[in-house]
Amino acid sequence: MKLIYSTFLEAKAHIAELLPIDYFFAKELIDTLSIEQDVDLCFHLFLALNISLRAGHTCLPLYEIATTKLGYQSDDDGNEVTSGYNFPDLTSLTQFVSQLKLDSQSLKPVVYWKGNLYLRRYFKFEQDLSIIIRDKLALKSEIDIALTNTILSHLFPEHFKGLLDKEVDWQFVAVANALNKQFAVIAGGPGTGKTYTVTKLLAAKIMLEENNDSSTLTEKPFNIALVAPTGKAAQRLSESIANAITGFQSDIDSDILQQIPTSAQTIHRLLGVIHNQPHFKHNEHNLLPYDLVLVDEVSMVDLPLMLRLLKALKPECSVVLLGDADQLPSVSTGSVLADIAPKASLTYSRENIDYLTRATAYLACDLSSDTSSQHCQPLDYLSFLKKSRRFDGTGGIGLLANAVINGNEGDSWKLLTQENHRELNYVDASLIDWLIPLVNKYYLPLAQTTNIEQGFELLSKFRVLCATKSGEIGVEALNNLITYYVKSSLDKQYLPNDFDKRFLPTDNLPLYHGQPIMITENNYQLGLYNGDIGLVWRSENGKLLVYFEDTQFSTGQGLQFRKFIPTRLPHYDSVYAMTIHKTQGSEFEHVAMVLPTHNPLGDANKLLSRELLYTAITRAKKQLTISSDLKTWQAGVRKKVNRFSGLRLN
Ligand SMILES: Nc1ncnc2c1ncn2[C@@H]1O[C@H](COP(=O)(O)OP(=O)(O)OP(=O)(O)O)[C@@H](O)[C@H]1O
Repeated sequence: MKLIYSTFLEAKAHIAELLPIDYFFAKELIDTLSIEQDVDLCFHLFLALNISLRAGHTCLPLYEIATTKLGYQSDDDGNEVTSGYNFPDLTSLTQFVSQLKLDSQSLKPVVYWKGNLYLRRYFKFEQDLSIIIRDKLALKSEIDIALTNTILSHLFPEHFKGLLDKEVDWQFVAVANALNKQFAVIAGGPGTGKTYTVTKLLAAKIMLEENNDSSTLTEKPFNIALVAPTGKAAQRLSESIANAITGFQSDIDSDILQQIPTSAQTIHRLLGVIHNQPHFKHNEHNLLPYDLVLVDEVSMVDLPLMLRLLKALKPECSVVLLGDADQLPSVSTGSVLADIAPKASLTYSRENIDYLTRATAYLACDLSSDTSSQHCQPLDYLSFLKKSRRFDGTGGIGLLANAVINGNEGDSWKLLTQENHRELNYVDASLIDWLIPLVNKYYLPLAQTTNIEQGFELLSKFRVLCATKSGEIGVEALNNLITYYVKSSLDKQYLPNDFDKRFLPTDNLPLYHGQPIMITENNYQLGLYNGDIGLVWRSENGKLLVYFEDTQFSTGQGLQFRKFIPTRLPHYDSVYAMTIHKTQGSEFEHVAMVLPTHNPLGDANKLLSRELLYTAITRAKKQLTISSDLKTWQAGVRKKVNRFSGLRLN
């Protein structure tokens, strides 16, 4: 077998953005599969497959590459930089791949299935996950409608007193819909009441269980676990559930509310990380003891982790997933939430509609009003919440988020730059001119308080968000700039108005009281993980320590902290600015999003997408400041993240 390229460098000269891993992966597969014919086509197919996996897709659909030029690149004047490789049309590609006999039974390292090319490992992840979910969906317990009505009337009394709004209350429907299922997804944008709704669902499940004879006999408590993909998201889930419980105290029996846990943990912690091992303590051979597991911020959960979690649960354990499918998909492989909660598909089976009409007393026509999607397969486990309880529909943040996620370049730009929405602030000035006043307002006071609880409260008020880590408008540069400015201000050193220390490393600057830092690598011994945020704080004996909120023990007992000597910490950086990816699962009162200047070939610009902008916009609760030029904004809103996957549950 002879390859078209004899070295990686030769391949790279033809295929833009090729990495050594793509080249050696494809070469290895050609050898393993003993490909003798059409070696060039096969080699480029495997290159494309690895490039696709690197981008977070779980597979490579052949229709995506048919008649395209893999790795072609031209410069600004249209001159060819790399010639690329021409893939044939779909029919020829399909014929070629079919004769390789890569079917799922063949045990070859590559699988061809329903038009998609997979690495066997990812094919298996998708298949195993869909089998577990389908098994849960098939476990339908015969539900007692009279009991369901009693429970729902307790939780939603207004709907049973003839005060029914004309409009369907989708929170009510979501609770009813998840109540008779072992697997449910409640999807919705920020502030649509997902946590509020799921707290009622947990109460309903507990009430249902208490009325179940067999459980009363054994008096076994209904064991619920609350999890989220990151420590911050787990902390927010704990707080939101605790708030919801407080709000329900006059409506729901206290013995029911007491059974709802208020302390969430990360999925990793639930599964039990084993130091230096890729496996978790809990798996299919050592199942977790829960009756219900609630997972929040599911858009951030990658395919392998979701599978590991579901594999570690008892077959009869209920799973409820919450999330916003419009947000960025996981940083790793897959887009589980977007795959199983496609917006276009809100239709229910006749059987489910029948159940819902009996459970809620709504009319079937109200529950299946989404006639535009009649051609879609029903997804009974799915509920969508659309009405934002946080943004009233007239506030700038909600309007902008909607315009962006719907791809309205013009409307969103107009909203931002021309209409005077009190929550939105478009800045056209130089970075220093608009950023430093915000640093003075939000970050300097951090160094002026001595109360650590107040310190963390101040820190949650504001964050600068960037698209990338590196570059002129990247996290590293802005963190350096702000760190130098804050340190100089605290030391009362004069800085000229046009100072710009963006590219000076801050490693040599001593730490100072009130400096926020983020851990950038996992340290299992210390229990500190990539993304954990701490505050450098002067302790009572005058020494600088770094404080982290203890999310495990904070709820209900006031904030608790873990303290570390700075020299013991794993690698960390300042965290005045963060990438948008890293802020998923967090919210701030005021967010300043700084986008890079327009450059179609720049790394930062390539990362931009409407999901990235939407995620950044929806991190802001009250105020949003945006610095961007028109072309960058338009390019971002135009581009939609499309993760290829074969995960379908209908
Ligand atoms: N039906 C309702 N009636 C009154 N208040 C509600 C209702 N639904 C939600 N809320 C309130 O709206 C706010 C947002 O709700 P919640 O936190 O449940 O939304 P969410 O979708 O989980 O938000 P996010 O995930 O973006 O934090 C909360 O203060 C909650 O108490």
